[in-house]
Parts: sequence; C-alpha cells; structure tokens
Amino acid sequence: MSPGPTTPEARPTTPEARPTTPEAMFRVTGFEHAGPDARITMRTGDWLLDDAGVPCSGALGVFLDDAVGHQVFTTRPDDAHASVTSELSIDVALPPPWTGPELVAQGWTTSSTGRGAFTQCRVTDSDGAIVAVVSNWGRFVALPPGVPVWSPDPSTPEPDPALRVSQLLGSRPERTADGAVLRLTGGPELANPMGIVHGGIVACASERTAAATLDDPATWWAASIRVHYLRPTPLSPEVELTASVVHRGRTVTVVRVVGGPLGGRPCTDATITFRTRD
Ligand SMILES: CC(C)(COP(=O)(O)OP(=O)(O)OC[C@H]1O[C@@H](n2cnc3c(N)ncnc32)[C@H](O)[C@@H]1OP(=O)(O)O)[C@@H](O)C(=O)NCCC(=O)NCCSC(=O)Cc1ccccc1
Repeated sequence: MSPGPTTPEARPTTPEARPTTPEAMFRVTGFEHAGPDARITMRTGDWLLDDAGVPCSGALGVFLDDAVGHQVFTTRPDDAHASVTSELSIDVALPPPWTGPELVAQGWTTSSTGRGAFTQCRVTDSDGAIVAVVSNWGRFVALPPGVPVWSPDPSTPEPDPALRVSQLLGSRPERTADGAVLRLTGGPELANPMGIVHGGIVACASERTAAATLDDPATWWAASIRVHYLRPTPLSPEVELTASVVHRGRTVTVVRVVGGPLGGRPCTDATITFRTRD
C-alpha cells in the first residue's frame, strides 16, 4: 500500500527566525573533553515528548549520536578529515520518564584504527540512574570542500520549548497495512555540518516510525535502537522511512526501519526493540 504524504508541521525556527540545528532543537550542550574522555549534556523538557505527552527514547538520538560521534571526531587524524557514524547501538536501560533537569553522557574511546574509532558512552539522569549505554563504530571521512571543521556552537538560538518530537522532526508517521511510513521533508535543521541528515535525527525518526506500528503505543517503550548508516542520507528529495514488524510478541516487539531518499537506494537500516512497561 502506498501511503499519502505524512502530516507536515511548521518548520522549527528560533525566536530570531534563524534556522536551528539538531543540537539546539534537542537541547544538547556542554561538550567537554578531558584527555580521552568526553562529557555532553541534554536538558530535559517537552522536546522529549511524543504526541501523547509520553517521553520517547528516539528523542535521545541527537544527544547520543553526538556523545559517541564527537568522541570519534576528536581522534580524527587531522583537520582535513571529519567523522561519520557508521553503526550506532543505543541500549536504553531505564524506561522513560528520566529525572531532569539534565541527562549526562560520559564517553570514551574503546579502540581506534586508521579508519575510525569504536566509542562508547554511559548516560545518567539527574538522580544518577543509568539511562542508556551506547556504542558507535565511527569512520573518518575527508572533509568536503568548503565545510568548516565542526565546532558545537552553544550560541545557536533554540526553538519554542513547547515543541515536541514530531514538531521538531517536521512530520508524523502514518500507519500502513504493512507497518508505518514517515516522510521527512528535510530542512537545514535536520542536517549535520556536512549537509547530510544528522545520524541522531535518523535514529529518532526511525524510532518514531517504528512506534507507529504498535497497537497500544503507551504500553511500550523503545529499549534499543540500532542503526546502520549505509551511505549518507541527503536532505532532498524528501527522506522516506519505512517500518515493518519483524516480531510482534506479548512483551517484546521488534521493528525494522529502512530509510533513504524517496525512490532511491536505502541509506539507513535500523532495528528497534520495544518492551512492555511492566
Ligand atoms: C563511510 C561509510 C561509513 C563506510 O563506507 P563503506 O561501506 O566502507 O564504503 P563504500 O565505499 O562501500 O561506500 C558505501 C556508500 O557510502 C558512500 N560514501 C562512502 N564514503 C563517503 C564519503 N566520504 N562521502 C560521501 N559518501 C560516501 C559511497 O559513495 C557509497 O554509496 P553509493 O553506493 O555510491 O551510493 C559509509 O557507509 C557511509 O558514508 N555511511 C553513511 C554515514 C552517515 O551518513 N552517518 C550519519 C551522519 S554522521 C553524523 O551525523 C554525526 C555527526 C554529528 C555532528 C557533526 C558531525 C557528524
């Protein structure tokens, strides 16, 4: 069945009407490095909420991709190189909601080669409870001409704090006979500095698309999100994410989400595992 276009939202802008960034949308700040270790924070707020007002694991995508991705970036061989996420594994240890006002990711480099690094981080909430454990196979790539070396900009203005995940992504998934589909119309707010869709945005959109296949979403939470980034996801034409249910159990549901440009080759292949909230 071919779905119609998903419901578009107004594109998030900042109070100054400047385009925002994935980091500003999801309140990811405080990039700190001390030797081989990293510390990054995400404030909690409405940007963690789904349309029903329930916090969702996908909203952690940008934060967690940055936490492990920035760790790879800092080990790049020189300023002529950047890094990309090749495979991201997010294990969410604690069902949401998580205690705010902030979540803290502490990361490290587990191993590195000339091609990239395997990095990991552990995320805690403001009670000190472990929220997630994350791994990343990151790869060095030549920095495209004209792209400056990435430096997180804490001065980027943030959009309206009342905006929830689907409003920040700019669209909602639709359930289909086979699963669910989400179409990202793709603006600069979804991109990383290299102009491709941010890996954390793909992780978030994949989890949101997978959740749309659930019969009673409020009774489930995404306990793991694993994304293979097969090739860069371009911002245009629109990006289509298609979810299909691999297994629908009583307490565990596994959903596969494949993403890429509409009508084009797949760029990402994600597996999301939902568990019941009991
Ligand atoms: C490089 C590798 C990871 C591994 O590749 P392998 O499998 O060994 O390589 P293979 O040569 O077989 O090529 C396979 C396909 O890949 C394409 N391609 C390869 N190299 C390049 C290149 N340099 N540039 C452009 N395309 C390249 C290549 O043309 C081919 O596609 P085709 O068949 O022609 O259509 C690749 O899978 C890839 O780019 N994945 C996507 C990663 C991604 O988008 N991650 C998420 C965003 S990261 C993020 O947001 C984090 C962040 C946050 C904030 C700030 C900064 C960062």
